[in-house]
Amino acid sequence: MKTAIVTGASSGLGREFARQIPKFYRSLDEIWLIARSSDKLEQLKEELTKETGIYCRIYDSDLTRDYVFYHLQRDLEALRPDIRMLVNGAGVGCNALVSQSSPETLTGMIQLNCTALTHLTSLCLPYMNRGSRIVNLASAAAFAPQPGSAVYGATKAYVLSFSRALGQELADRRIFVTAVCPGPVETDFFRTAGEPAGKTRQKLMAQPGKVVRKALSDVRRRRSVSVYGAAMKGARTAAKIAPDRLTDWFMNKMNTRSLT
Ligand SMILES: NC(=O)C1=CN([C@@H]2O[C@H](COP(=O)(O)OP(=O)(O)OC[C@H]3O[C@@H](n4cnc5c(N)ncnc54)[C@H](OP(=O)(O)O)[C@@H]3O)[C@@H](O)[C@H]2O)C=CC1
Ligand SMILES: CC(=O)[C@H](N)C(=O)O
Repeated sequence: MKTAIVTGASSGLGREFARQIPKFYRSLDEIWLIARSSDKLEQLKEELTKETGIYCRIYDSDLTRDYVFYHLQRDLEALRPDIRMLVNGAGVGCNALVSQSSPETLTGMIQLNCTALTHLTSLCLPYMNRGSRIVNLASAAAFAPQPGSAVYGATKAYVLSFSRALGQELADRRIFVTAVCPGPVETDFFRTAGEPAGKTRQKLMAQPGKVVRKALSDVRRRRSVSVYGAAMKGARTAAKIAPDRLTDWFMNKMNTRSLT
């Protein structure tokens, strides 16, 4: 049973992946959709069933709780799917200074963006085969420290580093890993993160459909990192060559203006 698994499928980039994956894999049998909002997942299931005929299995669960992993493990053991693609799309941010954030908010971000992503990847690996893909939503925020959303930036640096290393570990099995690193994308992200995107981000804002199309094209090419747009490609290069002190100063100027 050829299967794709998508977390964060109720909204934004995750939902867009669920919509575009059937064009990438034309012979999929099932898509497993994971997020908390059951109503939005049901809507997506209806849409995908109508348009593609693919069976959608819904897990309306909080990935920061353990039970979803027991539930998934049970289904993986019982159904033994051939997981062709895992998209770790669920993630949250928090635009606030560390000193003004609660410990629960900060550790909750790590729990979802890093721990859950790692847990699900590890659970799925035994069911992945030659040619399977792992797609992890990192961010351009992974390229440099992010004063003003320090923990978010650090979680994304984790995702980028983890993805690149895992890609090397899995090369012999011909399983390919891509870290997707967009700049700002027009989704619910900024509303959930507690602050609207500022002027610079508004100017750079990309559409989720285009970001996912580019990501899937990079996945097809087995690229380890997918960066959407010239501005973010430039940002990546700049972060690699600029001295740390300059990068940190610049990121602080850009990110914390409205927070302090
Ligand atoms: N938008 C942007 O500018 C950028 C986003 N990204 C990354 O892309 C990923 C997707 O973000 P995006 O689509 O923009 O944001 P959205 O807010 O639109 O989507 C976030 C998704 O994560 C799910 N989610 C949140 N918390 C949990 C939880 N505890 N358990 C299960 N699912 C959860 C949400 O579903 P529900 O609420 O139903 O649980 C939703 O489906 C994130 O990892 C983000 O960091 C990277 C770069 C840029
Ligand atoms: C929300 C993001 O991850 C984005 N790269 C940004 O920093 O705006």
